[in-house]
Amino acid sequence: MYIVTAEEMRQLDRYTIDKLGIPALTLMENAGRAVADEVLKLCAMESGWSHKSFSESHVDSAYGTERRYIVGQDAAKQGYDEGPAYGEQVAHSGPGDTPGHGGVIRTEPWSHGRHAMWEREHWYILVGKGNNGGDGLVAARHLTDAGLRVTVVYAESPDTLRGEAAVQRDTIAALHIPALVYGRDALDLRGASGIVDALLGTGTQGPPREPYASLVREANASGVPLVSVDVPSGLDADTGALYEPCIRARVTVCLAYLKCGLVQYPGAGNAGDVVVRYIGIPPGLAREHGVQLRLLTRDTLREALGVDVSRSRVPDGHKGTYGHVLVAAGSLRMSGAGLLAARAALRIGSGLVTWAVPEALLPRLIGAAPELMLAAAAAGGDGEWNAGSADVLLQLAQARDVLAVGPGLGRFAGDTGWLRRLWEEYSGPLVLDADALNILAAAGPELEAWKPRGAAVVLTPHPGEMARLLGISTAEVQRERIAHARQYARTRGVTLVLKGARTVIACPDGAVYVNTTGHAGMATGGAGDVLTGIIAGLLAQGLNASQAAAFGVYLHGAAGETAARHRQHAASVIAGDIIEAL
Ligand SMILES: NC(=O)C1=CN([C@@H]2O[C@H](COP(=O)(O)OP(=O)(O)OC[C@H]3O[C@@H](n4cnc5c(N)ncnc54)[C@H](O)[C@@H]3O)[C@@H](O)[C@H]2O)[C@H](O)CC1
Ligand SMILES: [K+]
Repeated sequence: MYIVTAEEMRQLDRYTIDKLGIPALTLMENAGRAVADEVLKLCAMESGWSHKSFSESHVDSAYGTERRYIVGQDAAKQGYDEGPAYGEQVAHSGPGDTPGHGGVIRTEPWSHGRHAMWEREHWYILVGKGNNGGDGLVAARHLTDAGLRVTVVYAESPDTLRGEAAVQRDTIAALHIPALVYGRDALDLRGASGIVDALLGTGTQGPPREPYASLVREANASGVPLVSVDVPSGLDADTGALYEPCIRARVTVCLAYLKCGLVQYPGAGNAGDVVVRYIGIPPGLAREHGVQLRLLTRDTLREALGVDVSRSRVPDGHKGTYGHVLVAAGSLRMSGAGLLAARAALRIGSGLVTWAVPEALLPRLIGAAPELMLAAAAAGGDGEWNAGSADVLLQLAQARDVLAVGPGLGRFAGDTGWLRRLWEEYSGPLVLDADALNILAAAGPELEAWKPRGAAVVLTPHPGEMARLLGISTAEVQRERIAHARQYARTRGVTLVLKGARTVIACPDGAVYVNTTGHAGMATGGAGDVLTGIIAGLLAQGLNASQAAAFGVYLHGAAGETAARHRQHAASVIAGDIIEAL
């Protein structure tokens, strides 16, 4: 599923209208109809009438606090059941239930007049003066037709509406759908059953100005469910930053393609459940226009990245078939970090894993994980890494398929030159995490002189490490995670995994993926070390860097979800649980 910026959406919109000849009014009609549809689903769910058509396609929520469903063009493949449960099955057209004799006649809310259930609902539709407002007016019409009580609230004088939105305004008037103007007429949103937020969409520039700001505050204070059209009003659709104020939606009905701001925090937190609805813009258009940002789903893994998500193994495979990982990680006080990375590399299916540690630690680690091979790498008695270990590591690495460096490594004299040798002299794929990233950051401009690598590099920074790599603050990284990750991966020719809620995977060719698996319970010591081991293990099994990074992040999050179910609470998940759940 593609994710677009406001500008990309405008281009695709314009192309659809100007080049494909699909009228803007048609798109607006489909958009408003989709919004009305989702409002009815929400009403049905809130009243407990039927859950059948409201199955959550993406994740189940047993493990945590976040309930979300993201559906769209690949919804059917994700098992989303778009049944007619909030309509009615009225009759059989054939003689009884006998198979092969006629079929069932089903209706939807719009085809059988007013339904008692909907008449109890009173929804307010908050309408801005742009096309987002136009979508809201179409929804107002369809909800009226379905039998709901609807009141349109114009943020500004209806005379300010233009183009297709003005057409909708006139239709609303012709149908005598009740409408009032904010600031002119009395309004109390607290009595509503729900509110549609069609104030500001992708045309938003900066924080909501008056009267929009006051309306947003009143809607948030009303305590009733809010359904946002396209994006919550007050959200930066490109970055996910929240302006003051910003709508806190229960559901966001996102039109045509996912918007960047809905998949990154803090925006994702205000969007509620996000439903992506088709409005007539061809799904393939984003790819044809060079959009390179996607949501990381099983379909994306299979179709965009060519990953065998079943992780099938050849029947006559042997341990050599599945690769040999060398993990250089762990020191006296942080040996656990190395153990977690090495065990994760095994659990993800590597044929063999060798864990290289400072020599003094080795006797104490014998038997810690009998499946691992141990190697002494840094001579000297203190259990710390030293620059002299590069020769031994390079020798060990020669016979291994991938080298993962960093978890629990610590810093030591000469570490920049040490990492540079691994970077330049090891010819296989390299995964750098934790202190290895801090060494890179400390190298600064000197990095430019390092020989370009023939084989892949995967970097897995958390936002603090990313900030050090870029020489900016963590807050700045978080404000534009996608842009920073993409820029770094492109200019440095590496695959970059920017960790944190909704991890971003950026590839050297500009492709970027946003993960949705995982939960806040995975913010626990060692979880990152596990990810390093997973990605290294997948590289050893022959996946390329983009595949290993994306699939690794996806599986890591999914395993975290499984672990939370086993523990019965997300907060109790520890890193070792994630390994066991793989
Ligand atoms: N995806 C599609 O192809 C379709 C999208 N539709 C909907 O159209 C909006 C985008 O519409 P647009 O008219 O470009 O912008 P907005 O409705 O978001 O409103 C902009 C409107 O508001 C003023 N404004 C901008 N920023 C502010 C602010 N901070 N405070 C107050 N006022 C502001 C600005 O001057 C404009 O007049 C998209 O989101 C979809 O909902 C189509 O309907 C169907 C096709
Ligand atoms: K909106």
